[in-house]
Amino acid sequence: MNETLSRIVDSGVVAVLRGVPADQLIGIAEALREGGVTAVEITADTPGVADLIEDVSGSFDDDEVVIGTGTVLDSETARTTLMAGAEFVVSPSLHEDVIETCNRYGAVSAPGVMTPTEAVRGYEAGADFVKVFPAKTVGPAHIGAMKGPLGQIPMMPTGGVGPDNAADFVEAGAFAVGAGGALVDYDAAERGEYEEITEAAREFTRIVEEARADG
Ligand SMILES: O=C(O)C(=O)C[C@H](O)[C@H](O)COP(=O)(O)O
Repeated sequence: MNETLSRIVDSGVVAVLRGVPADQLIGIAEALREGGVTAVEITADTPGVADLIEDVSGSFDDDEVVIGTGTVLDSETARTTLMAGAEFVVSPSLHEDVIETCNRYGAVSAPGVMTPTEAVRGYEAGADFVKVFPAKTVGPAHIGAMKGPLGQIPMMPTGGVGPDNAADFVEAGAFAVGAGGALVDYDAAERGEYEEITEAAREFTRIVEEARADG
């Protein structure tokens, strides 16, 4: 398995940082790592995303945290952020040019999909896994039903995933989950209470690990 993908598997949870303030980024990434979340995605709509990725990549050893770009809608954004140090690229939608660009530079790519047809199309185009988005509206049963005929395609539900439903998604066949709002409390970071983020990360990874052991 590709090393970046195996590190995402190890983390079990990909933290989605949307609009993270530059002065909180390293503290949040460190707090997440402390709690066992070692895969972090900074969304491309975050101001200065390439600089943030460069900053966070330079602040950790290669094996400590794996950094990706989220909400990538075009190959230009994929390339720019890969050059800044991103190791994986996630989209809310399916863009074959983004997958092609990632493969050109040896990076992991994950298109957003909702249907079996989109999942197969993304995988055939060379994606490493698919992000089932938005996950909450379809729920864990949708992942289970898709994994029936498409067991070979690794699926990561994202969008509305929290401690209340993460175990159900993993038991339905998800290899990892993505989470933003339910995992990263920017207000806590603003108050300097980074241990709250570590606690949330610890709880999330515990839930995923237990669900894997049960599944
Ligand atoms: O556009 C993307 O690449 C995304 O990742 C979409 C959402 O920001 C995530 O799905 C996080 O959603 P919440 O966990 O519900 O906060």
